[in-house]
Amino acid sequence: MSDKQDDQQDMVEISRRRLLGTAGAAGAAGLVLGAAGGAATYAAAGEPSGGGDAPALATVGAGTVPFRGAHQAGITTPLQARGHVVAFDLAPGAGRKEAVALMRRWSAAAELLMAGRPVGDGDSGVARDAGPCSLTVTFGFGASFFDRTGLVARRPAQLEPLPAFSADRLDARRSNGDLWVQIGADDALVAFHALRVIQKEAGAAAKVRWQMNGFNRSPGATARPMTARNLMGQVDGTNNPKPTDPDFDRRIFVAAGGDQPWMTGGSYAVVRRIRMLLDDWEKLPLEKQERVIGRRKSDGAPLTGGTETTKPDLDKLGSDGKPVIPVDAHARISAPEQNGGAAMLRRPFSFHDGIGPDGTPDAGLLFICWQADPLRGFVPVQRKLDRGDALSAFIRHEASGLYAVPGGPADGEYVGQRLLEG
Ligand SMILES: C=CC1=C(C)c2cc3[nH]c(cc4nc(cc5[nH]c(cc1n2)c(C)c5CCC(=O)O)C(CCC(=O)O)=C4C)c(C)c3C=C
Ligand SMILES: [Fe+2]
Repeated sequence: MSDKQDDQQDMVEISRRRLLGTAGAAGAAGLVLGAAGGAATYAAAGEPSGGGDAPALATVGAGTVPFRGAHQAGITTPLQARGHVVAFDLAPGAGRKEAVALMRRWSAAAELLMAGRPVGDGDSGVARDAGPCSLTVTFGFGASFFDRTGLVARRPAQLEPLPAFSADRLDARRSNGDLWVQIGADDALVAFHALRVIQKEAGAAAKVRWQMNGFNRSPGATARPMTARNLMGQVDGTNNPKPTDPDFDRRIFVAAGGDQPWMTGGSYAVVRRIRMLLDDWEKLPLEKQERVIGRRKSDGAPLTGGTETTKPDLDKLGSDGKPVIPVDAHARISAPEQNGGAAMLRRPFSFHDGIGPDGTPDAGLLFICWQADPLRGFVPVQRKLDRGDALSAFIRHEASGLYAVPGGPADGEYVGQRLLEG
């Protein structure tokens, strides 16, 4: 290793230990604040590591998320600038033995990658010179995995297929899959490198079924920590459950004592590729756009007034006698109080896959949400949205997946070991 590489490795290690200390004190979940949390991590990781001010790019590079813990990384981790999601199907003839070896290989690779280290002698070097950049690699199992591995008795009831919704326009080839991997990082090369490693490590055991790419705002892009915006220009993520909420863990993570003990500390990910009909949306005057959501576009404040964090007054009537937040406003219909308390942690990436022959962008939201039980999270809310959401005219659900994401690995464990060997 050159002196420069040594110095960089030292910087990464020091920042990593400092960040782990912070995470340990606050609890891993304490790091999540949507985009605002991204900036918090940025600042925490950016403390001078060798004295003096570290350059901005090095601070992004130094952000590290622990691989091991009660929960997998990439759930309560602040939104990252770049994301890849990829589903695999086990190869014909591959079963539980091959799945065990695969999860061992993937876990070992993910731990190295997330620490900013190369994987094996043949590492391509794509991420060389960069730090870990808050890389996370998160693994999940689809319902079909349990058939393929003879583990049907351990398939959680929560993996029952999602109901069909009237507005679904789903492409089966880009939906579901035996295994699902979510990769996020604050650098595109680091994220791509991780995706290549995961694909290569799959070897002959599993083949890519579908793969999607996404992005969010880069850490440090705003003058102060702010909630992210989506490709419609809305502030998106405001009313996410907060790790400081007393019922956060209960809503997002599977509690101990359930009928599938291997899922303790795990969560269920619902993934939807939602195309935005941006040409139609952008023609809509601002005032109408705001009524579709029920919040101001400029700062995300509810139409009933205040700031972004003010609670919407769903009962308030305007001078015309009608609710100020319309009855079909997206934020009204999706609110927990309108859905028997159903809540989820939304942690999306935007996507843009080019411009079609008709000139319309193939762009939208890789909507990823996390919950302890989809029947008390995504399903009731989407049922309600499906019936009367003003946003429906401007979006199209094109692909769907539901995955059981086990808890984080303890020391010496690989992800999913309690399922595969328990
Ligand atoms: C079934 C769940 C949901 C889907 C699908 C969904 C799609 C979707 N949402 C936006 C934009 C916004 N959503 C907002 C709030 C919001 N959305 C959901 C659920 C789904 N959204 C929930 C549970 C909430 C929170 C409701 C509340 O508690 O008030 C907002 C408002 C700001 C915020 O709180 O985040 C926006 C904006 C898009 C563009 C979209 C599909 C492309
Ligand atoms: Fe929403």
